[in-house]
Amino acid sequence: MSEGNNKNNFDDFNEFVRFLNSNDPSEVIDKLNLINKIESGKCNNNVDNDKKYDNNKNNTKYNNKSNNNKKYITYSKNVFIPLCNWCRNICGYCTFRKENYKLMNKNEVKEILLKGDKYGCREALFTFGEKVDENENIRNDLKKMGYDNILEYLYDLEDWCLNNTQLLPHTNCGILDYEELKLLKEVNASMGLMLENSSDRLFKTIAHKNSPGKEPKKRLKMIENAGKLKIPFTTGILVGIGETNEEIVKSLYDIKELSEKYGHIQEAIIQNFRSKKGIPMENFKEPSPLKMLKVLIVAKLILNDISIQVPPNLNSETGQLFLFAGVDDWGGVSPLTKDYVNPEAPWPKIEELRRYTEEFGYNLKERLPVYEKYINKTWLSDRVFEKIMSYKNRII
Ligand SMILES: O=c1nc2n(C[C@H](O)[C@H](O)[C@H](O)CO)c3cc(O)ccc3cc-2c(=O)[nH]1
Ligand SMILES: C[C@H]1O[C@@H](n2cnc3c(N)ncnc32)[C@H](O)[C@@H]1O
Ligand code: MET
Ligand code: SF4
Repeated sequence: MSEGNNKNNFDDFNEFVRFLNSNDPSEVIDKLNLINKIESGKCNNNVDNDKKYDNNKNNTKYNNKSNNNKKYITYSKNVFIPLCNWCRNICGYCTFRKENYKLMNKNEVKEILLKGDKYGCREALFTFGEKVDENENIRNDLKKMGYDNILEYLYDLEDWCLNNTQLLPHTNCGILDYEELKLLKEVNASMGLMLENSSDRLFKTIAHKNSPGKEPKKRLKMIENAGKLKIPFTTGILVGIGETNEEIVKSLYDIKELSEKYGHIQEAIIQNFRSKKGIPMENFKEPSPLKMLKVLIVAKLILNDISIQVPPNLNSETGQLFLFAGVDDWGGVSPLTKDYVNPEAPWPKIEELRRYTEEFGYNLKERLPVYEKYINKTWLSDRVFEKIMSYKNRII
């Protein structure tokens, strides 16, 4: 690809597919060089960008931009609240979903939040099954607690979280409609939904054929609605679930298009499929390190200003090398709770992550679930904005 951006998207699209299909290592080196050039350019030019978004110049603790020329890799210190592990979908790769479900009660949730507060966590990650209240038993459980549906319950918990702790909610619970997103924006700093992949062909295969909520047009619609509502948003793709290279590139372009239209995509997670015993896809091969590196390179070049997140627990051997491809965020890392989606993959200790990052030559920096450039009243509800402004230790 040429640097001058004088090619149209169609040529770039084909070039990226060809790159992913090729097995010429010199092409990887060429693209890494290109990323390195672009990144060093950004380091010197980022002053104007910083000013553009900086509405509170003293509050620099959670700013993920560099103030010397050394690059920061960010992470968010969080707790994971798996509110309910039933789900209307049955994805071929998932072990989170259980037919014999568990719905967490208020005290269980509050206990984790309070503990997280003591540990200095700043993110409460509410990740759970999609439309769990389609299950009649769960609806009855909710009724007994005084709620008509799961989102009423979720809102109450997130409201409590904001009133009683220093944590900021981030919800990732599958498909929500416009009104539901609008309601949750009041009590969330950011929200998320993995696109997974935008291929209709893939939707009909083992990964998603029993998951109505993984229909690409529904996912794209929700991400678009979040954009209309100005909700800082996290999305991403799952790599290694039977998709073609063309479908990977197409999915990244779909994310780019929505990002360019609404400006709300703060980060894209490039998540590698992890095989587990007993799942329908147990015989699928996990993506190789080289495949991940190449997808990350392509993601970086397509998505340029969007942060690229790689979960360090799913890439404990290789994550450090992925920094070469322009990965700039480790995502949520918890000192307290496990990753309930990938419970066999422990979180690194923050000090380990720091050493890992510094050995590469970069600095590790904590961020909030919402990225610095969205911390203003255009993107946040008044109460979430005020909460962030009240953090005493934002000032260093
Ligand atoms: O611990 C996890 N955190 C996951 N997170 C949390 C994520 O790392 C952070 O919450 C965000 O970076 C916001 O700070 C997700 C968030 C989303 O919005 C969408 C998907 C994921 C996926 C995971 C996941 O599999 N495991
Ligand atoms: C929360 C996110 O976790 C991802 N997810 C679900 N199951 C797996 C797995 N086996 N390996 C990797 N990622 C997975 C999906 O992308 C989901 O959206
Ligand atoms: C627990 S998986 C993450 C949230 C939601 N069930 C989804 O897959 O989109
Ligand atoms: S990945 Fe999410 S949507 Fe799919 S079955 Fe698991 S919980 Fe449900």
